[in-house]
Amino acid sequence: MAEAARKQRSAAAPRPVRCIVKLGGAAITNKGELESIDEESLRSACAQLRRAMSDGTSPEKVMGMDWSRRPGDPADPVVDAEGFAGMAGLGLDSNFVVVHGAGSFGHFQASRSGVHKGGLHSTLVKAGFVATRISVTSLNQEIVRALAREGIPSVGISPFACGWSTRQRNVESADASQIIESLHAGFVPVLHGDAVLDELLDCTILSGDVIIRHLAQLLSPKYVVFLTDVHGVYDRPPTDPNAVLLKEIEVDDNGGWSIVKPALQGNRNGVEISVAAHDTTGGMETKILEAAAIARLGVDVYITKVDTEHSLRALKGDVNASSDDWLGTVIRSAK
Ligand SMILES: Nc1ncnc2c1ncn2[C@@H]1O[C@H](COP(=O)(O)OP(=O)(O)OP(=O)(O)O)[C@@H](O)[C@H]1O
Ligand SMILES: C=C(C)CCOP(=O)(O)O
Repeated sequence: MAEAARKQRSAAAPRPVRCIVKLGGAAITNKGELESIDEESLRSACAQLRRAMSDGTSPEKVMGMDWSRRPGDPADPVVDAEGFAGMAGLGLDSNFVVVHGAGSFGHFQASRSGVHKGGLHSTLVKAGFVATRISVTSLNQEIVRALAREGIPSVGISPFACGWSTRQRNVESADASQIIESLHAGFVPVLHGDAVLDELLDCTILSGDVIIRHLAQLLSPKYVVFLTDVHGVYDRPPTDPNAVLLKEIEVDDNGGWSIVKPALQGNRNGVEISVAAHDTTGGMETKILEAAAIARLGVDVYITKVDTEHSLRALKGDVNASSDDWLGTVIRSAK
């Protein structure tokens, strides 16, 4: 592509993004088992994404786009090249951005070496940085392949490799031109939480939740979905049998928030949170803070459980927080 045309396209406002979705590490990996993918949840999330993207003209047959041989496959993959050639289009409104977390990939390497706290002069931190990136980029590859098997034209994009960096853990520089170019070209960018360089700390871990807030500011999606391993935000850790699911949270202009549904005894607004010891990015606490910042932009946020009817509704943007059969948390602006 000619350089001038490329620059012009980067500068032009992209087609409005429909949805930015986080495939939470807790949702698509087995968090207690090192580098283990929850294949069933990942397959379901990809199939639901395809259904949410379908524009009603999708062909019955999914044109798989993962043409690599998998370990243990007896033969080369069969590629239906003629089937592709005869297709008018994919039948998908693929104007989505996918960001995934690390789950049982990355967090272990990062917490073991302290990458999130910085200090690249230490050999352990340097080694941990490399190990963390190997781990999260290999997960990224598997997620891109799972989406490709569903016929979703996905491309992996690594924040570190695109030069994203932080200052005291806040995003400092984040070149989104590759993401915007990819969307223009009809691809679904698939980013991930990553180890990055930090101006003050040398290095740190950039959470997928923080990436999503940054992208929401830049791309103004219609809605944002966080898929995780619990139904949404509870008033206390969901392992507590008395935990209550908070179905609707309103955020005001100053970032203050109030629980709209259900009405809690004593008008309580606090949420108790527990975070796993090896989690380097703050777990549910970070998610709630980032979700509130996104809601302040006027973008509705849905947090719900992967592989449920509720996750499909969220991905389609078809959520009614006041309906009793919705299980999830809606975080929205009070305005
Ligand atoms: N008050 C709370 N409400 C909801 N979940 C909570 C709460 N406190 C703790 N949690 C825990 O938060 C976890 C989900 O947050 P987590 O950050 O692990 O999700 P994720 O985004 O799917 O994973 P990752 O950060 O690896 O990408 C759940 O497993 C849940 O047990
Ligand atoms: C490299 C790591 C550990 C990325 C963490 O991203 P998150 O799971 O979205 O918080």
